Amino acid sequence: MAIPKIPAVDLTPFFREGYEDEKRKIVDSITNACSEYGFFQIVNHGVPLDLTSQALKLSKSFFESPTEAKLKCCPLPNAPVPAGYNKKPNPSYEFNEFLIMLPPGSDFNIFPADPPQFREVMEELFSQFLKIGMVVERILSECLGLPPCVLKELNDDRSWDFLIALFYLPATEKERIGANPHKDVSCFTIVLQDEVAALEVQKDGEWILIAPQPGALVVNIGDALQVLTNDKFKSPTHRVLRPNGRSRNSFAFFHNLSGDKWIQPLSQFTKEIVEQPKYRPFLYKDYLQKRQGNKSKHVSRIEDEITISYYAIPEE
Ligand SMILES: O=C(O)CCC(=O)C(=O)O
Ligand SMILES: [Fe+2]
Repeated sequence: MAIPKIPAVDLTPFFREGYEDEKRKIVDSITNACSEYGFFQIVNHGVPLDLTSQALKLSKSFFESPTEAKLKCCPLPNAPVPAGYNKKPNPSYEFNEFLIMLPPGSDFNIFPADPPQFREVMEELFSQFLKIGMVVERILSECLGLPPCVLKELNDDRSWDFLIALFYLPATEKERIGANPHKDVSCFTIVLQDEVAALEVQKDGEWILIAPQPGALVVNIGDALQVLTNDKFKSPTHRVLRPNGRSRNSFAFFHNLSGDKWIQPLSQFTKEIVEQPKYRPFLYKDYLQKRQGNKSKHVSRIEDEITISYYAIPEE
C-alpha cells in the first residue's frame, strides 16, 4: 500500500510537562507539512474517540432521515450565520447537505429533537474542538517561530468559531464533486472525516488524497492565517470527491478570528523582516460576509467567487 503523503503526527507530548525534544520534532514535522501542503493530521489529540464515532453516526442518521424531518431544522431568518440544516440550491455545482452549529448556548442553534442525545453530543464535540483548537493554535504559533501565545493574544474571542456536519451523496455517472475546490476563510480548520477517502489537497497542479486514518483529525491552514503570516503559511486549495457506491460524512470545525477584528499581515512577517505586506487591512467580518455571499448565490461559477486575493496588494 502506498504510504500516505500526509501522515498523522502524535500530539501526546503536548499534553505533558517537559518532553521538549519530542515537542520540537513535532513542531518541525508540522512546519514542513504546512509549508508543503497546508495540511497535516493529528492523533492522540485528546478528543475522545467514542465521542467522534458517536457524532459521525448521529450525523449520518440525521442526514439519512426523511426530508421533512431535516427541514424542521432550517435556519432562523435573522441568524448571522445560517445555523441549522442547509442543502445546496438546485441546480447547484456542488452536492452536499450540511448542518451548521454555533458555540454551545447560542440562541441560533437548531438541532433535531430526535434522537434526544443529538444536541448534547454535538455540543460536547464542539467543546472538544474548541479545546484542541487552542492546542493547535499554540503549536502553529511555534511553527511560525513566534511565542506560543501570540495567536491567542491576537484574538481570544472564540464566539465566531463554528462547526459544520457535512454529508455527501455517492457519486453518479455525471457528478463526482462533493465540495468544489476552495480555500477556507478560517485561521485554520479541523476536520473529522469518516473512513471514506474523498478529501484532496492540490499541490503543484496535482490532487493528493488526505487518506483517512483511524482516530486522526485533519488540520488545514485557512485564509486568515495566510494573511497574518503574509503568505508564510498558505491556505491550501482542497476539494471533496463524492465516493462510489456509498455516502460520506465529516465535520469541519472553523477556528476563526473575531469578526470585528481588522486583519493584516503581522509585523513579524513584514516590517521586522523588511518585507512588504501582501494584503491591505480588512475587517474579518467583511470577508466572512463576502464568502457567505458566494455560497448563497443560486447559480455560481467558481471564477466569479470572491477569494482572499480580493484584499491582495498588487505587486509593483
Ligand atoms: O468534508 C470534508 O472533508 C472537508 C469539507 C471542507 O473542506 C469545508 O467544509 O470547508
Ligand atoms: Fe474546506
